[in-house]
Amino acid sequence: MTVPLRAEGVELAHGGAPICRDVTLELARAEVTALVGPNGSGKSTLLRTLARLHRPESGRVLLEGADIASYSPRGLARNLAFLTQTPTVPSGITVAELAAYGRHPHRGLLTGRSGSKDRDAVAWALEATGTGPLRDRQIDHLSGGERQRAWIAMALAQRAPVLLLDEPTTYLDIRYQVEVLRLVRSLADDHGITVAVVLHDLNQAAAFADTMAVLAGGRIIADGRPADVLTEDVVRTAFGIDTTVISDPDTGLPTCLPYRRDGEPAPVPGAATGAGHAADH
Ligand SMILES: Nc1ncnc2c1ncn2[C@@H]1O[C@H](COP(=O)(O)OP(=O)(O)OP(=O)(O)O)[C@@H](O)[C@H]1O
Repeated sequence: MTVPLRAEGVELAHGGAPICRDVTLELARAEVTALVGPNGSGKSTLLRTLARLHRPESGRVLLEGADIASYSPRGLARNLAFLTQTPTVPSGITVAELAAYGRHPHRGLLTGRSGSKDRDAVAWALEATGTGPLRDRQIDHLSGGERQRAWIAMALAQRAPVLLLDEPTTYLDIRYQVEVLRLVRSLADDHGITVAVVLHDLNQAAAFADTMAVLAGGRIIADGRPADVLTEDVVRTAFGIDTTVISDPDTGLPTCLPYRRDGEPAPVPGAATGAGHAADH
């Protein structure tokens, strides 16, 4: 079966300065792939490369098996939607109007008019993102979480089977982060969309993604199911800190415990902490 999106031996640079090399990454169909890694490791550049917004030095990106360079702009937009990290908020436009922007690649070349397919796609995008009740609200009057969902509605209205999201949870409080991540999960589970998402929170990535890819030191150092990827070794190699990674007893998902004031890894909850411990009871 063809992989929806695949970077193959990609080498990335900005202005001649190398960022990463020999990156091979596959997005599995109707799954969520989280791209994580330290600041400046190249996550956004890689995501932009997958969206054909950055040209690799070498290697190639295949969209449904065809070189992404061979797609027309409209053909690309019908197959792949990309939401940048901090989209600029156009002043005065409503949620429904923003979502309708996502229909541009589908409009008639000559008339540019919207038809019933466009209206259906916008209605579906509002429904899928839970932004229907907000449809007539102005974007710049929304909360961060509502606004992020409205942007995702715009990307969804494009009706592209592949969606790339660059840090969609940035600046959101924990409730809205969870709201957006649940939405991302449902896009894959309920709508069959293939999603790649850049995230900073390793535990959120492990909880919501099917696959985690860790970009660090100019290459992908780990790529696979969260339980295999989110390990103390990988976190140490990628971020240079010692942590404790435990397995959630209910879900089996890994959780990284990074915080301790003295710099020591956090103790495993419930585990004996030393010889003197038992004598305390
Ligand atoms: N337009 C640009 N011109 C020159 N250098 C750039 C440009 N964009 C990014 N870089 C550099 O490329 C490297 C990778 O940047 P990128 O934004 O891809 O990393 P990132 O992993 O997404 O970072 P962060 O987690 O901080 O968002 C960084 O060193 C950055 O300074």
